[in-house]
Amino acid sequence: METEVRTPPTICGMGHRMKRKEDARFLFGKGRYVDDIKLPGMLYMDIVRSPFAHARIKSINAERALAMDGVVAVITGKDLEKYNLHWMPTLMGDTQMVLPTDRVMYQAQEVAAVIATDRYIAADAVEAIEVEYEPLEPVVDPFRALEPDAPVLRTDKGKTDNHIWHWEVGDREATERAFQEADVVVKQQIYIPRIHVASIETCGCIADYNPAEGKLTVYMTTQAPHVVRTALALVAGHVGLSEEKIRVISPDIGGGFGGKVPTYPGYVIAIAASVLLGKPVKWIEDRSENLQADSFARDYHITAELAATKDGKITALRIKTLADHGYTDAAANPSKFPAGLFSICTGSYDIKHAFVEVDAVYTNKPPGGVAYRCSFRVTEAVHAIERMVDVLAQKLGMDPAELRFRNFVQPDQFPYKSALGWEYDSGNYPAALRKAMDLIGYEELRREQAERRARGELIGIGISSFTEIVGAGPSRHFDILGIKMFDSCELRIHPTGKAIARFGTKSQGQGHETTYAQIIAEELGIPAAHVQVEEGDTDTAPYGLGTYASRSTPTAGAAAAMAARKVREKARKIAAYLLEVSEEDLEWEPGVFRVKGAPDKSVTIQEIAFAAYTNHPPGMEAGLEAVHYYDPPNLTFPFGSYICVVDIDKGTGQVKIRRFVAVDDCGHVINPMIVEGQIHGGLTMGFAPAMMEELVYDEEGNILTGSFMDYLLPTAVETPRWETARTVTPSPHHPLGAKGVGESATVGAPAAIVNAVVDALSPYGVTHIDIPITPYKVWKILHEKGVV
Ligand code: PCD
Ligand SMILES: [Cu+]
Repeated sequence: METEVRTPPTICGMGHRMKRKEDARFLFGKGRYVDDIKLPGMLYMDIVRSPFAHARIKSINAERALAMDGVVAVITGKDLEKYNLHWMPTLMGDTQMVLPTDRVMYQAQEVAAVIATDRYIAADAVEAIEVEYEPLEPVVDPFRALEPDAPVLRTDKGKTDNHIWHWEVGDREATERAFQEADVVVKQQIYIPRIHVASIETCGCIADYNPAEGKLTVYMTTQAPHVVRTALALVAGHVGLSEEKIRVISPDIGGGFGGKVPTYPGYVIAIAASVLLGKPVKWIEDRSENLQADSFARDYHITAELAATKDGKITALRIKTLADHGYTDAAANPSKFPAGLFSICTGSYDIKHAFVEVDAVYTNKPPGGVAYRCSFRVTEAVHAIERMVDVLAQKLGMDPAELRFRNFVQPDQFPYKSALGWEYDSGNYPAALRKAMDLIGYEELRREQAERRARGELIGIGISSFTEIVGAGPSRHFDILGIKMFDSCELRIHPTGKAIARFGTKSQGQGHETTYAQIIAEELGIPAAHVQVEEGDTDTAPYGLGTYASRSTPTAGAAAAMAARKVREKARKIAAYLLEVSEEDLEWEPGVFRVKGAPDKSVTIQEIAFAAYTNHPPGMEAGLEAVHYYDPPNLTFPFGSYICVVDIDKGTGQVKIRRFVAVDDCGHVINPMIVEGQIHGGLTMGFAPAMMEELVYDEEGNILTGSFMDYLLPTAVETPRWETARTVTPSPHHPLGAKGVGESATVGAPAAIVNAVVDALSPYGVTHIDIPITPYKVWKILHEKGVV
């Protein structure tokens, strides 16, 4: 099944490969990012950061800095303390320092801020500030953090240990029993390392407080502008910042990937500085600050077990995880889900019994737990289950594809209720895997592998058949700081039949200006080229929760369709009036109402729009517009099957990805070209942590990968050529049958790569390798296992 294309290219509704409207601006260098904005009298901020992972601050001496020409102010925790702004709440109900008054908790933590007339002066003044520290014993290893004699980090909260929370889901006893009765049990430790999103644009803001109006405008790199406005009003209401006086503008954003969901201390300091000084203050992170201090992702230490019958029917899953959260729980999750949606870990398989528990601990590392292209711990879940299925296949001596087919949730089981409580909306897992196998020539590859193995060559084939869970709400389960997770569209049709649509989401490169216009074109027949899309200004956009967790299509995209349908209903009334027939006598085709049986009697949507302002039916309100707040009845569950083929160089341990086939299913597709782009980008962001990315700390808590010299990112040179394909299984509850897709590939790819590498090395007794799979790691294994 393919997405049906119902509109001609002149209208460009769903299914058209429309070029992105926003790209003209980007390609001409006319994008408007926060750092492009310069306001009159603007001051610049730079930040003093801690060299220690754990230390007491004995003194801060800013005298030399303050004496420098152009330095306007130095702000410390003690200054903020006067206004009770030295701490701020995190999304998970923990507390985070804006600036410390007493102790620093990780290397590169903010210690003080300089405000100056020039960015360079600010940087020089940072060097001139003398901070005296008394180093304290750091807690770096999360397992060490739980030992009884480990230093307690959050004494400020009255804590007596470093344990943050315990979370569990599933039936512990039934799972236990299934394990006791199992023919086969496999167990594996899996570490999913700390990584960082590394968007092209770092974080930053301009805080512009206007003392005359008492109004604060913040230009900010945020994925969720409305939430920031409300949160600011809640934490700074006591200093006069009430919500109608706050305007958050998220201009063009150079990549978000989850890293621009949290509120970083730098934003709050810049806002405080602007309010205190009555001038605009700009703060833009540099690359090292972004890498060293911004929210991390992953860092899950997983112990996973599968129970199965000897013919390969999986009967139970058990997972125990230790989550390293850094010094505060600043994860970006919906409030009720401390471990995000990790409980999607039964994956694409019909597993009757499952039990999962996660414990979170404090360490002397930066906080975070953001959803690096993953809707809240789904990558961790997928990696665990997709690795475990291969571990089991290896133990049973069974082909991993065969084992998957035997355990897939079957197409007729949807809506499928998982053992851990989710209701999967739709899926056809066997079809996606079969398609991927056909595309790559699976059976032939296995034959080739056997021959080459006989010659001692290392070739591996890895599969990942993942299920994603994206599109939060529904609001009965999902909220952020108590704000329900719906999303919105406000649609206004102008007299000449053109439109403006505003949304509560915020594109960071995804192409919303194009795809939302296509949705409205699909529903109203107004050409997508005539629909202007706006997001990211809280003074004009309807309230929404923002863009992350691949939620824009499932929520705001649905809202666009619903708002357009409301407009169409009013348009129908106007059409009936204009054609002097009753509404029931009208037929709709995109852009035109026709009289049934008299097809030459018709009015176009443009004529109707004009009439709405010039000749509307007596008794009807003028105008043609609608607002819709869409609260999805369920999440959407996109899925896919990826197959990766690798060749390993025995001499160097270098893994070469020979082929990678990705079959994705996100239901109906709005713009196939954008979806392909999303998959290509997503695969590359799955390849990156699988092969290169990792934030590494030494035992003192010093970051060893604090620059791109050590924190490796793939360039076009290392990135394999992706082969993509699609199946289409519509979501039954989404008005367009669409599911989110932005994160699928990042979630699904790493396991396919690791499974391929392990497959290549399995004849030598290798059952698992933790990511990133560096040449050195492989080289060491080759030597340890006596392969070379
Ligand atoms: N079916 C379908 C689906 C979808 N689509 C398309 O595609 C895109 C995407 O979507 P989605 O899935 O809904 O999502 P969104 O919400 O919009 O977005 C978000 C995502 O997105 C992705 N992608 C991207 N891209 C770019 N360029 N940039 C960026 O930044 C980014 N990021 C990433 C991430 S990470 Mo998170 O935040 O971690 O949570 S989440 C995420 C858009 O445009 C849309 O419209 C279509 O067409 N169809
Ligand atoms: Cu950032």
